[in-house]
Amino acid sequence: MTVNTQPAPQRPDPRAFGLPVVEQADIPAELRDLVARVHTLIDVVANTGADTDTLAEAAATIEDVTARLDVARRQIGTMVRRELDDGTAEHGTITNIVAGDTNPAAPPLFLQPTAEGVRGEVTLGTLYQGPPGLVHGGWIAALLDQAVGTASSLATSPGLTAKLEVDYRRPTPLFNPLEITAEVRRTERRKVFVTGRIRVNGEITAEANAIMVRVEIPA
Ligand SMILES: CCCCCCCC/C=C\CCCCCCCC(=O)SCCNC(=O)CCNC(=O)[C@H](O)C(C)(C)COP(=O)(O)OP(=O)(O)OC[C@H]1O[C@@H](n2cnc3c(N)ncnc32)[C@H](O)[C@@H]1OP(=O)(O)O
Repeated sequence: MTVNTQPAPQRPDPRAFGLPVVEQADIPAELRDLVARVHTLIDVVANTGADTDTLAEAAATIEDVTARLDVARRQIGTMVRRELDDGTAEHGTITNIVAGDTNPAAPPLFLQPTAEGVRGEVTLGTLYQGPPGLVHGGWIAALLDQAVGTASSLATSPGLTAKLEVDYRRPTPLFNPLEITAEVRRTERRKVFVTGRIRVNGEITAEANAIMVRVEIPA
């Protein structure tokens, strides 16, 4: 594996771009609990067969709760700083649809650095269903995009996905632990070539080859 063939530029501080940063440890336990409960709620709503009275009552309750929570919204682009297992740290958007700490729609996928790149595990239910019993192909791409983006960011510096090519090799099942890995293959100026994989029981179900383009940090 060839990484960092050029010196990695300084990790940017999101605050220099006007983005607020929240420490992961400072996210209140009450908010984490709420996010987890709403995640379960979304799943239950998506699958409920409750009677119409119960549905109407639940809708009114949720309308009320929504109004009470819809105060003091966070600035768009708010970042969270996470301490990683190897003692380093990363920044991610706090509502990131794949990994955001406060996003109840996120699975969420938490990735950690490894000797090769990054690795994480997630099990998806029917919220992420495409074909019957299978993960939606767009969500497979989303998981891989997050993995290649994080691997690239940690090995070099943050960037945007310029290209993401996904090979869907086997159906990716719901309700099975998915192992997601990504590793940087090489870098060329601002381009970072990254491979990502999803495995189920050790078998590759999807594989991505991506080009991340590192964001230019103004001097
Ligand atoms: C703000 C700072 C704060 C930092 C905070 C940390 C951030 C978070 C960190 C970590 C989390 C990681 C988790 C995230 C994961 C999810 C990632 C996503 O979903 S990203 C959203 C989807 N992607 C887009 O919306 C991109 C849209 N495209 C663009 O904006 C531009 O096209 C961009 C930036 C990719 C390149 O534009 P140019 O103007 O900067 O640069 P040019 O000169 O065009 O390209 C640079 C090199 O890349 C090649 N290139 C560009 N596009 C290519 C392509 N499609 N295929 C092949 N090569 C391409 C070019 O040929 C050039 O190569 P040559 O160096 O000259 O050899």
